[in-house]
Amino acid sequence: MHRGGLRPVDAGGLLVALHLPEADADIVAALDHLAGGLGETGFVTVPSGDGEEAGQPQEKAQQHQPHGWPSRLGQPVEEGSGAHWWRRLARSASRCHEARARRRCAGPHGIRHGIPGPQADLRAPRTPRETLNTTAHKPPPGLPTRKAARDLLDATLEQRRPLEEALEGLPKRLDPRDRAAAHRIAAMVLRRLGSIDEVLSPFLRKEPPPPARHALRIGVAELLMLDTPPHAAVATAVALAPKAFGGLVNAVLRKVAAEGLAVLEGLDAPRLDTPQWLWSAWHAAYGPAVRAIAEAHCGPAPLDLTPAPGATPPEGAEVLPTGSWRLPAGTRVTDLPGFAEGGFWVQDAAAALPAILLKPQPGERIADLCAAPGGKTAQLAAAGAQVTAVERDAHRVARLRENLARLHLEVEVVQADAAAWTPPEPFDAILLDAPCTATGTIRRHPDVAHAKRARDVQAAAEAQSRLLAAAARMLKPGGRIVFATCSLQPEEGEAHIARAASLGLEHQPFAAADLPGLPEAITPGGWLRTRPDLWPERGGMDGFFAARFRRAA
Ligand SMILES: C[S@@+](CC[C@H](N)C(=O)[O-])C[C@H]1O[C@@H](n2cnc3c(N)ncnc32)[C@H](O)[C@@H]1O
Repeated sequence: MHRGGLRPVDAGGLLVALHLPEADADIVAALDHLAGGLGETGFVTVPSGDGEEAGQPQEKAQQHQPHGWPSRLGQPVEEGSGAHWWRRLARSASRCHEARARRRCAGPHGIRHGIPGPQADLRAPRTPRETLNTTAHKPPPGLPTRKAARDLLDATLEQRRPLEEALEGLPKRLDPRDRAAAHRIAAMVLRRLGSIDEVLSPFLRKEPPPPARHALRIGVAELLMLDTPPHAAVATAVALAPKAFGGLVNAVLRKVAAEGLAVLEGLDAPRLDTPQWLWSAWHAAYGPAVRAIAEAHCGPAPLDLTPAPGATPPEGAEVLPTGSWRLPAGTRVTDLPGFAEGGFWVQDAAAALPAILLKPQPGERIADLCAAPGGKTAQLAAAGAQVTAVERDAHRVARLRENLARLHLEVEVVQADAAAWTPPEPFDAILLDAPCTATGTIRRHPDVAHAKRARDVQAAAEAQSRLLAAAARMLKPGGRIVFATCSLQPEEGEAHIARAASLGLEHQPFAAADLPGLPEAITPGGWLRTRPDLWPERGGMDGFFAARFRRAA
């Protein structure tokens, strides 16, 4: 019997099996942790007195040994052939276990089979000495990217902050490529969260704390969805996890690497990746099309641009029938020729439609209420209208001004609450792109699916009603309003049509001819309704609602 109550079954070469006299899960967890820190040291733990596993270490170890590792189980422990370091392992495990017990640290998380740690590249190990030399804890390459991705998940899922805001909060020193890669990883986790957690669930007996859960999620996304080489995905996830959970993450992800794809392929991904309340609401509103909507959220959205008048599309851009330019997902807008000169701006193809439907005329006085970052303001100004852009948020006002400056557009910008602001004189027309739950933008902002709750819809609808009432007061008699939201929830769209009459607004239905590039988006009732499953062969579009009203004379 050795210190820590651990008895070696085999310590020859590099594969170590420890036969525990009792099924002490804390020791198992401590060993898992230790193996994470030991780099290329692999081990298998087999508790005795634990049902079928007792007395069958060799069979169990073979079942769980990392691919390509020779099994040395059953051979006698030989001094000088690696025995010294299993003793070290046992002593450290024991110390670790005692310290954990004293501190009452997070307990075990059920995984009993350790595999190579953060420095492992999954090659067969070399000599024992060489193995020990790899314990210098050199962080694996790519760790800053994964740390940033984990911070993004923490911000969005734990603190419920918008992903865009969390991206802005990443350290300024982070390389732009690392930032983009972190964004891509976090967005994939958010997009496929339900599926990822389902893949993980058979391998977890207890809920790990959020930092370990996020490391696992990142690992699964990289292994199964982002084509990261398995050794890099596992090593970085292990290094990312809190130390006490390195072994757990290591073991689980090795399982996922071996079996996860088959599990993933058997899942109903659209259903799992859509929060239940959204699925039910969309099913009530759109019937069986809910599945196509959810499927459209599974992948990243293309980059859509709205051109300045007379601009030429960049190479590789598809010119959409509504006039937007479309480039593949992942295209960096700042790399495109013409960006700095103001030849175009980023705007989803659907987001460009409300301003088109307002039909701005040169010289008309038009208010753009709730204006930042300014996509619709730019459309109105580029059409020659005299635009007043109203935005409440100071930070977003700054962004609006920056964008307008790059596009060389003259606009009056007012920082104010549009629900309370009174213009010096009434407007000819108003575009009200009201704040909403943004459930139409989930393919671009996958955090929205997790940040919003059913109760947010009603609150957003009430705020929209107040803004619509205020907008009606800002109009000349006979003036027109286009009211829009980027929500798929009917409470934030269609429901406003019935209420508008009480505000002195007449609904003026659109005709299909008002939108020759996308007539199918004009409903029989005469309002605009786009959904992510529209234009599937082209890459879809955001979900938008828009309706036109006229102020009674
Ligand atoms: C959907 S975004 C607008 C997008 C913008 N129209 C565009 O096309 O780029 C909503 C904007 O409304 C602003 N906002 C929210 N409530 C507001 C209010 N009461 N008055 C003015 N702006 C408001 C938000 O800060 C946000 O910038």
